Amino acid sequence: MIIRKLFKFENAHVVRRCSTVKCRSSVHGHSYKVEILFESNFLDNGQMVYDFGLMKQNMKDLVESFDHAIALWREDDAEYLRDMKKHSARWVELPVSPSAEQFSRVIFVMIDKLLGLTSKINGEKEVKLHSVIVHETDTGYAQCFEADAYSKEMGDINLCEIDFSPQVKEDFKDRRLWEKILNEETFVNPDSV
Ligand SMILES: Nc1nc2c(c(=O)[nH]1)N=C([C@H](O)[C@H](O)COP(=O)(O)OP(=O)(O)OP(=O)(O)O)CN2
Repeated sequence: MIIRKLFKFENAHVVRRCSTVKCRSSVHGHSYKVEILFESNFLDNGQMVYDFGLMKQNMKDLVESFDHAIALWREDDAEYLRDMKKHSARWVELPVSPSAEQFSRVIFVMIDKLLGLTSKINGEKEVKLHSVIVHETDTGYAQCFEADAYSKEMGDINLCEIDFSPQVKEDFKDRRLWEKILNEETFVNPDSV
C-alpha cells in the first residue's frame, strides 16, 4: 500500500544553464507542493502504514527548511552566492542546481535518511520511502524514486554538502536536527502527537 502526505513551501531560485531564459537568468519564486509517498505491506497498531501526524514533526521541518528561503547552487557565481546570503536570512546551499528534479532528489535523500534513523514504536513495519514528487508550478512536477535519488549520473547528493543558514537551523523545532542527522543519531518517534 502507498500513502502520501502533502507539504508546501515558498522558495526562490535561479536555475542556471537551463533552456528557459527567464528561469536561468532571473531570480524567481514558486509555491512548491511536495508529495512524500511511503509504502509498506504492513499496518501498525493504529492500522496505518505510518501515522500522518508523525510526518509533521522533524520530517515537516526538513521539507519546510526551504520555506521563505532562497535555494542556492554552490557552483553558482561566488558574488551572487555572497550577496544572496547577505540579504536573505533563510537560505539553503545545495550541491546540485535547484531544478524541480534536483529538489525531489534532495528531499528524497533527506527524508530517507531521517526515516532510517527513526525508531518506530507503534508497530510500523518495513515502511519505505516510495518516491518524492515536487510540483514547481501547477503544470510541472518531478518525481524521484530511489534509483534516481542515489544515481551517480544525476550527481551525488551528499548530505554533508547541504548547508542550511543559521536562521533555518534556528527555526527547526529541534535546533540540533541537522547536526543529529549528519551524526547519524537515532530519533525515537513520540508515542503521541
Ligand atoms: N524539467 C524542468 N523544466 C523546467 C524547470 C524545472 O525545474 N524542470 N524549471 C523551470 C523554471 O523554474 C520555470 O519557472 C517554470 O517553468 P514553466 O513550467 O515553463 O512555468 P510556467 O508557469 O510558465 O508554465 P505554464 O505551463 O506555461 O503556465 C523551467 N523548466
